[in-house]
Amino acid sequence: MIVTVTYNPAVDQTIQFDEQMAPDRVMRADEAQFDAGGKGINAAQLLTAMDRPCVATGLLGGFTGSFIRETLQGDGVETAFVDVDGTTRLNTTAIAAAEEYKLNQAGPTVGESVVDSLLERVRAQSPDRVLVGGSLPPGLSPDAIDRIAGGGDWETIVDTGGDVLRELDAQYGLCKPNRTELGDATGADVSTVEGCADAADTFRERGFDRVLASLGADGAVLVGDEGRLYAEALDIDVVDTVGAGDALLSGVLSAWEAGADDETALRTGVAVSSQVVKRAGTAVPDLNDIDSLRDGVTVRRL
Ligand SMILES: Nc1ncnc2c1ncn2[C@@H]1O[C@H](COP(=O)(O)OP(=O)(O)OP(=O)(O)O)[C@@H](O)[C@H]1O
Ligand SMILES: O=P(O)(O)OC[C@@]1(O)O[C@H](CO)[C@@H](O)[C@@H]1O
Repeated sequence: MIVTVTYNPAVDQTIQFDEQMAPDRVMRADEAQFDAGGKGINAAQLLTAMDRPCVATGLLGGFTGSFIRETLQGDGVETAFVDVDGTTRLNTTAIAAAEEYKLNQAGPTVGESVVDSLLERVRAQSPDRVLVGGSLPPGLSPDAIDRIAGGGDWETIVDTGGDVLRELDAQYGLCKPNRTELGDATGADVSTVEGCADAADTFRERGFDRVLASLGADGAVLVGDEGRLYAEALDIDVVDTVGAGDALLSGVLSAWEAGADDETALRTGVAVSSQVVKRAGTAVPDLNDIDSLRDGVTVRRL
């Protein structure tokens, strides 16, 4: 089973406008929605919807924290969160005339003792895999993720970016950078798919058994002991891409949990992510067609 750790959850507010953003005037939204978010939480929702045993953990506080807890419980997601004093952040995606603006808060400041409390929650579940997803709130350093990775005999998967990804120091089963994060972390030229696979290969030497690089509309690359695989994205009408990376990763993990090889896992990831980008926000989309979508994903070896 999988435990997800979200150190910095968020209520995702998605607002849609049918005109371009403009300064110095009131913009009135046509549609608005709130979802329980944060990368590990999104993954837990998707894994639960795909019938994979999963428990969502992380840090929650304030009215936004209560919203997330209630939403997950309503969706049948098992939870084991640690309460914090501050208020969980509210992140906003504004979709205006086909442009996407992502506005993420820093999150509440927390003390390092939360890592011990979280490790306790994780150990209590005896998971096979632990996914640590998203940014760190103020007060925590990359050591908070390394400590989860070194805290038990589970395989740790990490989905974080920026300096945090560069500074991780433990042994990981997988990391999932997007193209920008992969380029920033390696300094490599990631303008081509081959360049991304080369960068993923070098990144593996830093302690990651596999690297899953998400390339937006260009698809995804998975590099590991089974080889260098590239999957094209499906041709779909995109509404917003928030949570696309979490969906790709959830599809891959879901397939691995069912015993699939890397190629099938990559196909599944692309299929799940294509369903998520077709709709606004980060709520779980319709996953009934995943098997047929997966069969339509083109994969080649690089
Ligand atoms: N425009 C698109 N068309 C088709 N598929 C897409 C598109 N954008 C994203 N995807 C799918 O979603 C996957 C993940 O996308 P992306 O690389 O944008 O993730 P990300 O940057 O990690 O996203 P986030 O951080 O918001 O979760 C891609 O590998 C692809 O399968
Ligand atoms: O600020 P972070 O932690 O990097 O990303 C947080 C976030 O943007 O990622 C998810 C989509 O992947 C959203 O649910 C959430 O708001």
